[in-house]
Amino acid sequence: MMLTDTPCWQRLTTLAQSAGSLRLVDCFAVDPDRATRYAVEACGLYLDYSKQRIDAEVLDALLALADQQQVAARTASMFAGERINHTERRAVLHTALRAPRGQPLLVDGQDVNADVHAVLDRMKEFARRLRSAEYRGHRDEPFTDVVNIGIGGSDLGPRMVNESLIDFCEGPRTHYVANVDGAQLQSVLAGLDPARTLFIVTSKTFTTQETMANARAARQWLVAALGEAAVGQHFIAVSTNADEVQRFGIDRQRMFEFWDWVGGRYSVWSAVGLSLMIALGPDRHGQWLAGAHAMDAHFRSAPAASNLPVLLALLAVWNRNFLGAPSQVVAPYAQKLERFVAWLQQLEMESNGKCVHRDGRPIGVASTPALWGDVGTNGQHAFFQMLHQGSDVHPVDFILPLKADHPWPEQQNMLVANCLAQSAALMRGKSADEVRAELSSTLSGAALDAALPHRVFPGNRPSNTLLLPRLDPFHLGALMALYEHRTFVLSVLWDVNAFDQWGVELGKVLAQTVLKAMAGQGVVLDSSTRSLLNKSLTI
Ligand SMILES: O=P(O)(O)OC[C@H]1O[C@](O)(CO)[C@@H](O)[C@@H]1O
Repeated sequence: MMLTDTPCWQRLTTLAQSAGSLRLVDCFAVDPDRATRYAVEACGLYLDYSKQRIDAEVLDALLALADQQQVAARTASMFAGERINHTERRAVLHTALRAPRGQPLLVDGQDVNADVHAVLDRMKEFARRLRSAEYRGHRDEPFTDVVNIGIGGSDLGPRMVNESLIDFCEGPRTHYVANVDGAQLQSVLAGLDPARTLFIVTSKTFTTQETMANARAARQWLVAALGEAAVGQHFIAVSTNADEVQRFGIDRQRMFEFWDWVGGRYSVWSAVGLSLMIALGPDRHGQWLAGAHAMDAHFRSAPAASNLPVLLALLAVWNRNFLGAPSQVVAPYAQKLERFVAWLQQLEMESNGKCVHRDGRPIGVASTPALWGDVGTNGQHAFFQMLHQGSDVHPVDFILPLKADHPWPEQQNMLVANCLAQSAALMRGKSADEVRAELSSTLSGAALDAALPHRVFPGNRPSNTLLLPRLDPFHLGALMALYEHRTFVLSVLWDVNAFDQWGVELGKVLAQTVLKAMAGQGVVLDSSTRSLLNKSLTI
């Protein structure tokens, strides 16, 4: 049966027809408890979803959709280590990476929990030795700088967490190089002393073109300064592919492993987070894992109606599939969360940017929308104009840590006020009557009529607001796990496989073809690509 023909989808389609007339301001006027009725708290995170265009009937129908699509059963399958990534025949167990020691979980007869903690123990010991300068460089100097070389999930997660928790970091400085544009490696290396620099080459496959090219260039830079013998102490690998690591010239003993049941975009919790462990230290790294684990426990056990990830996913489907939202905006009101949206883009769009069901049939409804955004208040002075008065309605997730870690309470008050004001403005809008009353002292007649439409805000634009007590390791861990599970629930509601990414392969193959063409090998290219290549070769 097509998803659109299922009883719950049909019911929601009917409800959406009347949702057009639902005005949020009226909902608040008739229901003084709406703000608390549509709010839920878990792991210290408070979600207010009262500014979504829903009523009790819509919420019931959405919860019925979660039932129909078997969200609870599919969640249990994921946590149990079933091979739910069926196109790659893999289990999906990033949740096991943050489970406390002593909770055995067998996959193919192997206790995943024991494996995870064995690697965590090695990471802790290595971080301790590096931070205490017991582990030193080739010239017996302590390491002052750590460079993580990786891309996609091998970069976005650790970099984002590192920047978000910079106030909690101490010890060696950490740097991240992802782009194959050599300008990035160049600018990172420019400030570094080879004798005090450790490289962590992070790649699940250890075959990713960009990462390997950057790793080779970094190796040359190091060898030029310290000689070939220095590579052993100055290069560490994080990977699932021990053979390729060895082929690159990094001894297996200097490799931190993870497993094929960890997807790249979910891998920050594994040894991929080694740079974080070094920056944060094992204790704070442990608090961050604990925050994620707390959210895992909430997600597994809370009823759908009070389950944060389930609610976020249901609201996203309502906005996308029934109210026609073309995109999802995320606006963290915290400068340190500047990279949160980039991390979330890979998580959501690489996971759910699919157009076929798990069984290969076309899904026949819109799947994940473009997800974008920027930190507040910066976004207010850039793209918020469109959110308020543009022709499309883009739902917004506002994320606001309440306690500041800087000494300027006035600025924090302004940040909070702006965040709350934006969601209120999107909801309320500004009517023609209000604009008329405002302008009538300065304008009248035709001039007033001409000015009026430009100043009206349609309002009724939906948003969620997520409050965190503070941007600290525990709450960041919980926030990230919340969005990971939101992504998973969305995949269950749309019945797509969130854990493969075949859509990235074709471009990788064609890049190799173009490289061959650049090297003068006879390969067939379409005429546009050929002529662009010819142009680029003349520079
Ligand atoms: O860790 P690897 O194997 O270098 O892959 C990096 C990234 O490339 C992708 O496979 C997409 O190209 C991502 O899923 C992954 O996070």
